[in-house]
Amino acid sequence: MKDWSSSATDGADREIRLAVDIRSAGYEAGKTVIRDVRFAVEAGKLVGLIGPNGAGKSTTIKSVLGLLAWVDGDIRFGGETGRSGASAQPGESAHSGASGQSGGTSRSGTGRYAYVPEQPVFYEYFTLWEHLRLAASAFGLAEEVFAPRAERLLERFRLLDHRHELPAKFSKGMQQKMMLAIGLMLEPDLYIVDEPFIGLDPHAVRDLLDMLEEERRRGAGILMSTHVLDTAERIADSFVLMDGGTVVAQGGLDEVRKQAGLGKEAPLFDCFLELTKR
Ligand SMILES: Nc1ncnc2c1ncn2[C@@H]1O[C@H](COP(=O)(O)OP(=O)(O)OP(=O)(O)O)[C@@H](O)[C@H]1O
Repeated sequence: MKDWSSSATDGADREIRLAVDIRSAGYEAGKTVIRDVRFAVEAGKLVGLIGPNGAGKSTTIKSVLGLLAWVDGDIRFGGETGRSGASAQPGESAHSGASGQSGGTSRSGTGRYAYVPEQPVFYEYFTLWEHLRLAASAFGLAEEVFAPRAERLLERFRLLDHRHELPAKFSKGMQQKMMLAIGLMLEPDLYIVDEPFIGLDPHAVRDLLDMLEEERRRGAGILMSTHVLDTAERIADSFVLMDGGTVVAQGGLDEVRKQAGLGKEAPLFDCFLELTKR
């Protein structure tokens, strides 16, 4: 596997929060859905995972999370906090370490990650606060750490007054903000975030972008799958553009422009269209 520690493009020697080297993966034995997907997420950097519907983004994320039965590849989580695996999604927490997946997968490393799924998932009879407390306890956060962090996040997401209510009665956007608050509360080494912008109002988008920026400054790496290309263009340090189950372009915006054969002013949107032409 490539030595990811030397992959910083600006000359800085950054720590790697996630190194992905998937040779092939799929939902059934012998049926490859994605192949040759290789990228790294460095500390403090945001990587945008983009591509048309059906390109293989979710399949890549599932491979990283250890949720796919057939993966041939290596996934490495890097970080300093010494324990890995967590999910903002109840009942689906992933763990690292050598896995029993078929096809020669290895998942290793000591970094902690939080996965924020696109679709809010919650327990019907738990309040918002109980969800936060449950995630904090699964992650080993002490009450004195968890409570002020959770309050601060709920305040920023304008959910504090709803903390003792059931998320089942929330709007879709409020449920989504709950999932984001859970992930952010954990302060992991790496965030894996699936399409966070759809459904959030402009205030919530602004709040989320500010909070992600703070997390990057703290040193967290972020892998974000999204179709909102204008936002991705503004916030991502680099892109992995997938189509037809594999990577068709990757790197910073200038590199993606070059790979698309477009000029240095071309928006990501145009690069996307050019590189994923049917
Ligand atoms: N549970 C599944 N079982 C079998 N095949 C699946 C399953 N989920 C997705 N696929 C197939 O895997 C391929 C890649 O789908 P994937 O969900 O990874 O795309 P995506 O890039 O996340 O798309 P979108 O932007 O629409 O979310 C598609 O051909 C899809 O039909």
